[in-house]
Amino acid sequence: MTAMDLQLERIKNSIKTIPDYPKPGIFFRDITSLLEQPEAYAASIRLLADRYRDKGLTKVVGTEARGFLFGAPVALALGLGFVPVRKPGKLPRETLSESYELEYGVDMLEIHQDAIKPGDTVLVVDDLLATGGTIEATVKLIRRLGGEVHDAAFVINLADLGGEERLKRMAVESYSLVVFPGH
Ligand SMILES: O=P(O)(O)OC[C@H]1O[C@H](OP(=O)(O)OP(=O)(O)O)[C@H](O)[C@@H]1O
Ligand SMILES: Nc1ncnc2[nH]cnc12
Repeated sequence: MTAMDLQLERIKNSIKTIPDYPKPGIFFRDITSLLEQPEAYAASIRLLADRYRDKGLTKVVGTEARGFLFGAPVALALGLGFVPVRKPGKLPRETLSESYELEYGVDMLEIHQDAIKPGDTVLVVDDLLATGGTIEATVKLIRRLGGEVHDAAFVINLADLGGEERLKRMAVESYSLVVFPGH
């Protein structure tokens, strides 16, 4: 086993699974247990930042709320600005909005219009990829502002919920540290 495999195993083992939350049939992959273990949390940030160092990126975008917990530290580790994509009504300047579907609901996301400039090369970070709806809406917001999405990076990919394929259809490469079955 390589040092990286060991770190990935530590990350995977730190994530608790809660059956039937928030609805029957959902296996909730809880990253709060990862956050409580500083070695696992630090390893997740280090592995994501190392992968995207020296790639010509200019911004990191993270989605509310759990995407902030990984996107902002990755941005700092890379020496880049962090741009939050938020739920409606939270951002004070001019915003753009996109609606999207969740594994268990519908919601809307917003970004500050002046946060991404044409020519920006952006890494999108979120804790988890499920159906890909959140990241599709985020990618649309970045592209509407003239930014190029280099990659979308996740701590967790819930395989077989279609997220990876959805991103591929949008011509976005994705990368995840750990994979769990969708259900
Ligand atoms: O790939 P998808 O099917 O879109 O699902 C994944 C998204 O769902 C969760 O966020 P949620 O909207 O529950 O909000 P939170 O981060 O505020 O808990 C998670 O943090 C991802 O952002
Ligand atoms: N199964 C799941 N576990 C944790 N967060 C999620 N977001 C969407 N689906 C999820």
